[in-house]
Amino acid sequence: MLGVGSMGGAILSGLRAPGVQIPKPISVTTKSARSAAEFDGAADVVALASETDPEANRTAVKGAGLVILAVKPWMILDVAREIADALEPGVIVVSVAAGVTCASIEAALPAGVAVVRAMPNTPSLIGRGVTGIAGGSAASEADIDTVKALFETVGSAIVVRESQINDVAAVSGSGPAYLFLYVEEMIAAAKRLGFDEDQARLLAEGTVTGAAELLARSGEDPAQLRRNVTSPKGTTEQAIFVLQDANWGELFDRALAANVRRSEELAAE
Ligand SMILES: NC(=O)C1=CN([C@@H]2O[C@H](COP(=O)(O)OP(=O)(O)OC[C@H]3O[C@@H](n4cnc5c(N)ncnc54)[C@H](OP(=O)(O)O)[C@@H]3O)[C@@H](O)[C@H]2O)C=CC1
Ligand SMILES: O=C(O)[C@@H]1CCC=N1
Repeated sequence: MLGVGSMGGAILSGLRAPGVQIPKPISVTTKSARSAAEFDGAADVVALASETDPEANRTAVKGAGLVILAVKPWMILDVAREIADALEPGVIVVSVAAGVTCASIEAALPAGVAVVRAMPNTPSLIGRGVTGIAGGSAASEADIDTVKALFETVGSAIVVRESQINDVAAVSGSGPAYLFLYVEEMIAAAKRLGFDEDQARLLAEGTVTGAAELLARSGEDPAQLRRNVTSPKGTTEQAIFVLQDANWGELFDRALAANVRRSEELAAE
């Protein structure tokens, strides 16, 4: 895996979990020696830093049947060009970068290399990721199945058309940030009601994690779970009226559209 920051690191942690069957050690690269040093002493990871070892990325892909590119979108093509002639025959190159298309990655690699885009999210860290997967022109069904199976080791995965990957990014790739923002705002509002920081965090975080777990475990429709809390003529109903007044549907449409627009800009940068 080339790049093990927030996203690559989350995937890597999921892949290192006990019981996950993939070939070890996993070769990873970072930019800085400091980031690579975080893996010092790990038996299942070999980490190289590109700033101290200019061959790091090329060394990491030697012998690899699958390479995950998890650097920032604006670096993906440079890294792809850098590793192009060090890739093994039959390798699958997976990019998790927002925006950057399979076609542009294919153009940076030798002809015929299978490129697959994956749009994961950070709960992959705890085996609860959600990933959308789309193959490029040289990726076979078997290649896509291989990538899907890999991401299923760290959560759930669906195969989509590449034209839908930016939408996946807008919904689930970035989705954890929307929920964390909600928790931040709920904590701030609880503090304005007079709770101290610890109390506000316990109330807001406990509610969100408990409600998320209830949603996951009950298998109930979220609207039904909401109705279960919302007694007719009760207190929740009053808060829901205020929230619905803010037109969340339109707000989400605008937020997701802005997200997709940024993916399209990244593709062009
Ligand atoms: N964060 C998220 O929730 C999601 C991110 N993505 C995508 O994942 C990709 C990575 O994003 P994110 O993890 O947030 O970014 P980070 O900045 O957290 O991580 C980037 C990683 O790339 C490393 N790096 C930088 N330059 C090089 C290089 N030349 N060679 C090898 N490694 C290098 C960095 O090393 P160092 O630590 O030394 O700087 C770091 O490990 C992006 O393309 C993004 O679009 C997709 C879905 C969700
Ligand atoms: O913010 C970003 O660009 C990345 C892509 C999806 C989530 N994080």
